Amino acid sequence: MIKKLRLGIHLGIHLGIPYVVLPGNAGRTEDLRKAVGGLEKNEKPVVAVLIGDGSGVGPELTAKLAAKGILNEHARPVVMGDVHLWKYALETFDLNVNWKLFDSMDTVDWEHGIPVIHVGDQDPGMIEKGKVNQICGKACLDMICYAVSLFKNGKIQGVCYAPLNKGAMKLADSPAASETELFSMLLGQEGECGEINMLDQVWTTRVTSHIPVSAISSQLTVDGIVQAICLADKTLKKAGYRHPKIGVCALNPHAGEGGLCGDEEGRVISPAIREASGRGIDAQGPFASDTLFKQAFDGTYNAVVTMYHDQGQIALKLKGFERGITIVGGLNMPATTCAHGTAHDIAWKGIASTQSLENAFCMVCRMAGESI
Ligand SMILES: NC(=O)C1=CN([C@@H]2O[C@H](COP(=O)(O)OP(=O)(O)OC[C@H]3O[C@@H](n4cnc5c(N)ncnc54)[C@H](O)[C@@H]3O)[C@@H](O)[C@H]2O)C=CC1
Ligand SMILES: NCC(=O)COP(=O)(O)O
Repeated sequence: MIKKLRLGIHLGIHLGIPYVVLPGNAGRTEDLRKAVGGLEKNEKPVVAVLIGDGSGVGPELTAKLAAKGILNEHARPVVMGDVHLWKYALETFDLNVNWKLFDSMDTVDWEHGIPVIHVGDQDPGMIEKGKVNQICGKACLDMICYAVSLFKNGKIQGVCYAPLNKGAMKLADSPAASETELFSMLLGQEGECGEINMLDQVWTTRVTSHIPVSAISSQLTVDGIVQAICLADKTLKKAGYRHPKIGVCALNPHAGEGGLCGDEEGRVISPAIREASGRGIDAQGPFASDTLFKQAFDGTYNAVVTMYHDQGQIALKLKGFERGITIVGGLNMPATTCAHGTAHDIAWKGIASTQSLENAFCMVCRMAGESI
């Protein structure tokens, strides 16, 4: 509680509001970095950093954040991934990082640099860079399972993962459509859970996520929409917003124009908004999604509930591709990642931006620090 208060005071002074964790431009890199700064070494959360799918940009980004000192600055980080791939990334990009290999979390210390634990085989000589492949998919599943088991045993307080590839994890027989569902499944989580995408001060939750566009309409239900609204409300309240304002997207052009182009607004979206309002949530809509994001970025709404993946991601990625953060929302385990994916077209070329993963890392440190 004292530590929680300390962090709260730190943020409160910075943002001018007592014990408010994430208002204003909280998703901006400089604000995130300030917010997680100032803790003594032994107060920093222990955060697992998964190097991600080795065919993509994950190992490069993780190694570069370590070399820039970002990982140590905000947490007691433990890098998890294939140790040969980790070394290969450091050598390939000529990075100077103090690190030490440990067998398990039980022996880890931070006296000799960043601890690294070998998890998930991705031998650089075996994997095909820039290609979806099963070896990397299997390694990512192993990293996720290991990190979740550590969290359940109280050894870590949060997880930040470099990009994973859902296609590769499927090739490796993942039991879930995406890592979001996998985390939830492994944690035995109940209640609303789903991907939250965040850029600057705007948060989004989704009613549907990784499904074919042709299936969206049939999967929109009053319950599903209410859950996405509740997840937005709960997450923002947890983050310190006392009265989050939530805008809900329509599905159809011009919000259906009174049934002229689509009936989902009247049939499921409006009833869900009424249901959420009845529960005391400040949810409004359905609004045409081509203008709702403009209002959210202007400050009218703190969160936007989208009906499907691209409805939100196109807006956020266009506005700030390099800065976006993804939070695995609704879990009892703080978990974040960058907004972008494995970027196979630029993998191992040394040109990937580290910004989004840095933001995601700062965010998880902040979330994990609060839970200590
Ligand atoms: N954090 C995560 O684990 C995420 C994983 N994914 C997964 O990644 C895979 C590929 O996803 P895509 O949608 O094709 O998109 P992508 O984000 O991997 O790539 C889209 C475009 O953005 C560029 N790009 C991506 N990251 C960049 C960076 N750091 N710096 C500069 N340019 C960058 C790429 O070069 C490419 O042209 C999929 O399997 C997807 O499921 C997608 C988003 C997030
Ligand atoms: N769990 C992260 C994730 O799935 C990222 O992909 P996207 O849904 O943001 O494309």
